[in-house]
Amino acid sequence: MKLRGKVALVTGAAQGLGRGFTESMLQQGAKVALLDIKVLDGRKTTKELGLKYGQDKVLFLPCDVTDKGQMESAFQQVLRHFGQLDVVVNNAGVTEQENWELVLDINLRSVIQGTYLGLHHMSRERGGGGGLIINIASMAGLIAMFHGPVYTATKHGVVGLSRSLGTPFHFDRTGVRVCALCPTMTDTPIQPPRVASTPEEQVKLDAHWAYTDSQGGLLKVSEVVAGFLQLVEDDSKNGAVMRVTKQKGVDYQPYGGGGQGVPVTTRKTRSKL
Ligand SMILES: NC(=O)c1ccc[n+]([C@@H]2O[C@H](COP(=O)([O-])OP(=O)(O)OC[C@H]3O[C@@H](n4cnc5c(N)ncnc54)[C@H](O)[C@@H]3O)[C@@H](O)[C@H]2O)c1
Ligand SMILES: CCCCC[C@H](O)/C=C/C=C\C=C\C=C\[C@@H](O)[C@@H](O)CCCC(=O)O
Repeated sequence: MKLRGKVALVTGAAQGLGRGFTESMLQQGAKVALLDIKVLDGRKTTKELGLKYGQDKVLFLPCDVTDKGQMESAFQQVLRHFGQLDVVVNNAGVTEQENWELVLDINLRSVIQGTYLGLHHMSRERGGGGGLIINIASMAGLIAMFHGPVYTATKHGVVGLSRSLGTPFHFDRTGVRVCALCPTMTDTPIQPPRVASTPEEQVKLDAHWAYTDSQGGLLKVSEVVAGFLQLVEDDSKNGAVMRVTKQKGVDYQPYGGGGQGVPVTTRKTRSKL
């Protein structure tokens, strides 16, 4: 998909990878709606990006992705404000924590919600123009992150959702590509400190950092963003599961279909992608 003139919606866009994805699409000439639960940070990021790329290119919408009503309202506001929607990036996520139900709600249920809202508003069979949905999973969606069982479960779910909806059965009706992006540990605020306040916490942090260091350390946001843009621009990728790791850079999870997804469609379609 060429991004110039397109409209994207990014959840969790106030910081970290979401901010990186947002800025990369603005650089390519897209307009972007930034959704985040952090209102002050979201407004600050949106102001900064507006000064750099044009106030008319950005829109900040305070939104808790776990709130169905807020998500539905946000999608409708984006369509009212920009007049169209072409790309949805379900990025908002949290790491393992005591409240595992919240991890499940944010990392999986809300991604399913955002994916279905994207299909609802972009699908050709509903009069939309087709489009692209990129769900931000993790390498924890492909292997067992031992120190994050629920996080691992949610990210495996995001991969499965994206692969299922990224098949010709759906694309032939919707014209919407659906892919998953699986980075390994990346240098963003999601990363925990190296020093804990209790011995029990220190054990968990030591495990996390020992594992991270064993995998070559943290990726830069820019390394993940480079993979993201490649996935956006490659219209042949549907149901694809892109990996970004220190060891191998950007590649695709090999499945029966070659890991680069199945053929986008089984019939010729005029694509606006
Ligand atoms: N950083 C990594 O090591 C890494 C690696 C692989 C995948 N990921 C995934 O990338 C995505 C972004 O993570 P990040 O590293 O940029 O983290 P981050 O904490 O820097 O950013 C996450 C953003 O999501 C927002 N958010 C959290 N809960 C929300 C909610 N309920 N509603 C709306 N917004 C909400 C936060 O306010 C924040 O702005 C997550 O899905 C994460 O699981 C991160
Ligand atoms: C505080 C937690 C933040 C979570 C960050 C992230 O989402 C978690 C990632 C979990 C696991 C990462 C695994 C990385 C593996 C690669 O470095 C490499 O080992 C994979 C090789 C894949 C292959 O060759 O098949």
